[in-house]
Amino acid sequence: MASGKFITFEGIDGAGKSTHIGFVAELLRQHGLTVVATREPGGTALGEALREVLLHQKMHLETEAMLMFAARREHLAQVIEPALARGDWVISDRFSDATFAYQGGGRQLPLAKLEALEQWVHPHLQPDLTLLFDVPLEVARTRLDATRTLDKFEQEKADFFAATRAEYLRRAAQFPERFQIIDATRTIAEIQQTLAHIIAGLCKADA
Ligand SMILES: Nc1ncnc2c1ncn2[C@@H]1O[C@H](COP(=O)(O)OP(=O)(O)OP(=O)(O)O)[C@@H](O)[C@H]1O
Ligand SMILES: Cc1cn([C@H]2C[C@H](O)[C@@H](COP(=O)(O)O)O2)c(=O)[nH]c1=O
Repeated sequence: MASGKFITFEGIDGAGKSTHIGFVAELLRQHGLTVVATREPGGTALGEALREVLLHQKMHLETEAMLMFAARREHLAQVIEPALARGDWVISDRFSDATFAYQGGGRQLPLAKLEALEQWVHPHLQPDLTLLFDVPLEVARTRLDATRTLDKFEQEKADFFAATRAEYLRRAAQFPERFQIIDATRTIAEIQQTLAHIIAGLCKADA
């Protein structure tokens, strides 16, 4: 049986990535694929408990980075790896690129420490496709302010998000074989057209 593919959605808070998870899941199902849609931090009972803590409690930066990877270890063991082994496709709202962007870029934790954790937690697995929803900070901020009570990360200042976005873009340049940058300033319909094109290409390459 062919093993499934692993697609991740990334971007600064408010870029609009979560809006498109259901759309991409449905596109994949239309191609006859079984899809597991999940998120980080989260995706398991333990991961969701860690998410509550991570999104609402202050903590040492290294504690934050290690808890992100601890939640990820459980997520991989319980959800992602079994699904891929069954031949299902996994789409995750964030994965390790978020730790590099937020804890590495935004909070300036040395990237070598994150690379060590990544080597420990998933030495042999990387996403097949990472969709990076990219928008200027002001656009993301306006979208967030319009809709919700802000969590610990969403309350960070512009400098934090500028550094987070810059690290995402740096990683996209470093790993061009798996990153696709989506101009997320466009309308939802325009973005969905682009996503449909990318997913059709991926399914065709897999056939
Ligand atoms: N292309 C778009 N144009 C206008 N508004 C959008 C667009 N995409 C998403 N939105 C709106 O912006 C808000 C944030 O979107 P969404 O929750 O998808 O962002 P996100 O990147 O997943 O944020 P977070 O990571 O903080 O959850 C929502 O109210 C959503 O309806
Ligand atoms: C996986 C991961 C996430 N974060 C941050 C990024 C967001 O602010 C929240 C998750 O909330 P979302 O609305 O579901 O996007 O957590 C992080 O800092 N580091 C990570 O590794």
